[in-house]
Amino acid sequence: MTTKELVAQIQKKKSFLCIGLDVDLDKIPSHLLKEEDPIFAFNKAIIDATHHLCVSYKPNTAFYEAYGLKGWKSLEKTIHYLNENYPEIFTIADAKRGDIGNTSTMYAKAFFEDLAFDSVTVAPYMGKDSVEPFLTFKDKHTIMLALTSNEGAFDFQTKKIDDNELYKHVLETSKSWKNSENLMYVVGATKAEYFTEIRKIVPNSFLLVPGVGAQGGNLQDVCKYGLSENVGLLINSSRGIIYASNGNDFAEKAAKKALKIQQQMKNYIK
Ligand SMILES: O=C(O)c1cc(=O)[nH]c(=O)n1[C@@H]1O[C@H](COP(=O)(O)O)[C@@H](O)[C@H]1O
Repeated sequence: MTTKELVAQIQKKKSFLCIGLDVDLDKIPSHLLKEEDPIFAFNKAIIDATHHLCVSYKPNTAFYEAYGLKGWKSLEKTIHYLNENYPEIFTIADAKRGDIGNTSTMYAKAFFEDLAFDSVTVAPYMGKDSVEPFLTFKDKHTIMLALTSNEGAFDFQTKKIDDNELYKHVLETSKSWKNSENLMYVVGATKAEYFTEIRKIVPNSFLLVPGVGAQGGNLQDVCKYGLSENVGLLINSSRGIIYASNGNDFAEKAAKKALKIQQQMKNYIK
């Protein structure tokens, strides 16, 4: 998917919500456990109930890998279901990959070609040659960690090197990489006070912003400092939406939560 198509979808739906499909069998309604593929059954119901309120879904691969081959099958079924039924949706494989060049190419093939996701999350720690292989894929997007939502972000990311914080070096340096127009960045919603500085370095890039809901991040603050000319934000919530209820009404309750967020978002879209 092109960035232009993503922006058009945001304008049409008046939403920049990304719903995280982080499925935990201990948290889903017990009646689904009788299904042949409980994870897919859960995802399908959530997607069918919420697709008109969001522009993106982000399965975090850890929640699938934890169930072995069966979990990977559920991930495959989920992405195929999205691509076949809701092709306008921007799909994110939250896998946080990145390795030496030839290995990164294989990761990119796994998520962009085999599974046909629109984007994948990567870690920047191994530098340019670990990320550039992802950037060579046309109309695919690489979402690189910049300033993460967790407490550990202060261990390295905000530490200064040559007078500038490490996350600023990550943003600045990555702009010179080949095909850098295919980069987006992760910035945690819990770090709203940093958005002004981040926008000085990447004024128009899309930012994936997790941490609203369960981690306590605030939508208003993120929008106040993080919006760009093209909206430029994908705000993610996982547990705060998908586990709104663990009864028969789980999908309906998830849609209610998503609607509440979309109603706030629409005020920020011109
Ligand atoms: O890359 C991510 O999506 C990510 C980066 C980050 O800094 N913080 C963060 O929470 N995430 C992911 O975003 C999701 C947040 O989930 P909730 O806290 O349940 O909304 C999880 O899948 C996390 O792995």
